[in-house]
Amino acid sequence: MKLTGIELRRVGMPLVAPFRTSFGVQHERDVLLVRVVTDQAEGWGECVAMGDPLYSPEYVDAAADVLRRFLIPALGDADRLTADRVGHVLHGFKGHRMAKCALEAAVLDAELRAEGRPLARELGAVRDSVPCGVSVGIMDSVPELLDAVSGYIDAGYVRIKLKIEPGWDVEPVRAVRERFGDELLLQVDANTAYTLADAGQLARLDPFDLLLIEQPLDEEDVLGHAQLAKLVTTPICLDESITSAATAAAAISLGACRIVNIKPGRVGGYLEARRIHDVCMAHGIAVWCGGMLETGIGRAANVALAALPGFTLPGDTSASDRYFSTDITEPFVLDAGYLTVPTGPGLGVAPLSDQLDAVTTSTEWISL
Ligand SMILES: O=C(O)CCC(=O)N[C@@H](C(=O)O)c1ccccc1
Repeated sequence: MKLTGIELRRVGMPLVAPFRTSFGVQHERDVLLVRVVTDQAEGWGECVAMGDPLYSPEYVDAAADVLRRFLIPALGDADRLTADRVGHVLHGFKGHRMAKCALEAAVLDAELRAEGRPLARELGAVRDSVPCGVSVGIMDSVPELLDAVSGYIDAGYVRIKLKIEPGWDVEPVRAVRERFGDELLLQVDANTAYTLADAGQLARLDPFDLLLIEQPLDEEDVLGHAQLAKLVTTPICLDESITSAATAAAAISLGACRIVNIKPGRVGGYLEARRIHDVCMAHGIAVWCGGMLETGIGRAANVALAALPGFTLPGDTSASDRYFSTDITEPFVLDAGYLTVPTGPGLGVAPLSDQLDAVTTSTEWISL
């Protein structure tokens, strides 16, 4: 397969409602899409970097820059490029995992489309559909939260994730438990908002039988999570801390987590995501697929990944309408709490040109 050129396309996708986390409020997604054109097919990848470096050091303008100046030229210089070599070719460039993921995913999509192979099969999927959880932001009041959770349960979501932060943790969790009962699969996500000094407050969540507490401490505080794990009974899940199979193995060995949220963009691509899945399975650590408010392009790839055997917990693989009134692909629609794994070649979906053009804010063609 010979690369002939790559398109960097920015799209502006308004959210159906503001999405508040411990690090800020999202009103829209400024998404960078990568389209790889080869002599045999073309492929798409989605960069999940946010507009600001608040979730991770990456942000979308930096991703576009590093792709344009470093990552894409490096691919252009490579001989006989295949998707499984992209990570190796880009390894010399430090960080920028979300940018690398988008590029590798687009090459992988093109390669699989040319060969007529679905991404799910390439990754080792064992399921035809995946159970879907939903992430619920921080709200202005508990009644507003309960209304939102009620709507998602009515929509069929099989698991509820509540964003928490100091001052919005025990009360909303208690209210959701009391309203919706003990059977509801419920977890929380702090996005690094606490410190080890908050262990007593976090331990007050233990009576609510949560599936997990996600990333309570700073992403670099792996030892702190290992100490916290001795002070609370709710399983610790890591997100921001896990950037590779190596860091996953280290965190597990240190006892810093019992569950891992796998996000391909955070770890540099779907092939590294599969390696993390394999490491976690070997250690008996459950994994689930996180989300970054992806369009149908990233969503399709995440649903394929979530179908691997070690993904034993519902992920943040929500329907398209959780975030967008109109997606740029055929929408992902929940069916009894599940999303169907795409079966077409590559991603199995592609942008719908009218929808894509309607939200495109810029395009840039880079010849190779
Ligand atoms: O369903 C989704 O796609 C979003 C799931 C979610 O809560 N993502 C969180 C997270 O920290 O995992 C996030 C939101 C916005 C930006 C970065 C991360």
